[in-house]
Amino acid sequence: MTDPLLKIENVVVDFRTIHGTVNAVRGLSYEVARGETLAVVGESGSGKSVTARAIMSMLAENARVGADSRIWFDGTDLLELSELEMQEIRGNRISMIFQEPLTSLNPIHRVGDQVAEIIQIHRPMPKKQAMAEVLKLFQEVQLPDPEARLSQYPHEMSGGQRQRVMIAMALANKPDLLIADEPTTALDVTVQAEILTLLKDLQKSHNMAVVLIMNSP
Ligand SMILES: Nc1ncnc2c1ncn2[C@@H]1O[C@H](COP(=O)(O)OP(=O)(O)OP(=O)(O)O)[C@@H](O)[C@H]1O
Repeated sequence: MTDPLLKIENVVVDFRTIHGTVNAVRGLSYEVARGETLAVVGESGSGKSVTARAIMSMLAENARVGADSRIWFDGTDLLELSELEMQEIRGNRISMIFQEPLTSLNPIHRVGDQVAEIIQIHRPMPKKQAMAEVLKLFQEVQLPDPEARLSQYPHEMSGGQRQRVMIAMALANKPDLLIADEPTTALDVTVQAEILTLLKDLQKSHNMAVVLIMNSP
């Protein structure tokens, strides 16, 4: 058996609030191998998103991760890394997409520029070259009329199209792991099915591991 790409062990996350301590995650463990999908299904409030944010080291200031918790990614415990070291991994080797793409996209910048910027942060290159990569990504995520989309703003697109832009952004640096946190919750049912099919196809073509977080009905 090959080693898992991601293995979380005994993840505990508490939040300190003015009303006391909130025990959001209590000893969660799971693992996912390269190229595999793991579906994490649970009720609203059960700690699915908090766990994903713990993996990405994107927890709120008032969060505390348990001293015995471990988040192994490709053999490294991410909880041991500095913020600078995490920046090398976040958006590069591990990407995340969220349920509401509108809140993740900057409303005042063209979507093409936003995806190009993500590429350039991790792989410095001229803007023109980055935009050519963005166009390829927009084609890959099957955005209709991809060339014209480059210069559009988020509000000029439908919810499903915006989620495709977020997926393009997440794929931009060819991550080993994609965490999709309820990626279809904010979308119409038919669009939900299209996005899930797209994620499945991309997972195969990129040989990515995917953690798919879904709410249980
Ligand atoms: N910054 C915070 N301060 C205090 N409590 C928080 C904070 N962030 C999250 N929580 C709490 O942690 C718990 C788990 O939240 P989380 O968002 O992970 O649930 P979830 O399973 O992803 O739910 P949903 O499916 O509704 O997104 C909730 O009770 C939430 O209120």
